[in-house]
Amino acid sequence: MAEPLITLESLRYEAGERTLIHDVSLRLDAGRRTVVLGPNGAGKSVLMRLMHGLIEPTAGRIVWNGGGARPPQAMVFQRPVMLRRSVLDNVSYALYLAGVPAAERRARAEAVLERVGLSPLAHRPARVLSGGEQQRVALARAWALRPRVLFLDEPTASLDPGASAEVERLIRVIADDGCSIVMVTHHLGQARRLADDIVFVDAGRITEHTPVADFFAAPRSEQAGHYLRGELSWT
Ligand SMILES: Nc1ncnc2c1ncn2[C@@H]1O[C@H](COP(=O)(O)OP(=O)(O)OP(=O)(O)O)[C@@H](O)[C@H]1O
Repeated sequence: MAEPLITLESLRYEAGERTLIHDVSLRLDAGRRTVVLGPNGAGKSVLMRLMHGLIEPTAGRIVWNGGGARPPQAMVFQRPVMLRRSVLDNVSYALYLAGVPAAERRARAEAVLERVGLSPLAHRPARVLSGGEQQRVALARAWALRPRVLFLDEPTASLDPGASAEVERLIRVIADDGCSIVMVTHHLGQARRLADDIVFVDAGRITEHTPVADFFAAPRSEQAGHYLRGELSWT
């Protein structure tokens, strides 16, 4: 039996006069890689920020693990924010913020950089790295927190194909370590390669939640069909 990771119950989010998320219900199971697709402005980022707890829903609720505590989690954005410090210090600082004792931080930061192949860059200033390298540092920094779920908001949107492939490889390593993944992307090839399930968002509503092969063979919702055919759903 699949274990529930997160359950959204009639989740609504309003900003001023606008309802950005309309009473959305969804259950994601633990250990899955879920890719969130949908047109620009559909509400994908808002949905991710609600799930990660960065913003509070106007109505409805989020249930973790079928009714337990919010598990350790992290989020990585399109453009990583690097501190003006070395790569190693960037990771160590995240551990400091997470309350990891000083004696453990360095070894844990070094170990995670080793696992993602970034040890040679450990003492370089993070801000001078390429965009792709910085994104890998951002993923390592998130993974160092030992999250049970990692939220990724268009993590390869500003990267070239080679750097994107590296980031995808890393996401797979993190997922294989037992971390659930929830990722927004506009790259359909990437969605096909990485996802177990697709959640499709349109105009603040989830129109379907479908296993990846079924989604690409024949999406269930009209909106997703339009999107896959490259039509704009709002024209
Ligand atoms: N705090 C806010 N206040 C008002 N409107 C907001 C706020 N945050 C987002 N929006 C609006 O909500 C809608 C959904 O935004 P969101 O960033 O979630 O879209 P998205 O699906 O991630 O789009 P994209 O693919 O372009 O990144 C947009 O119209 C956006 O302008």
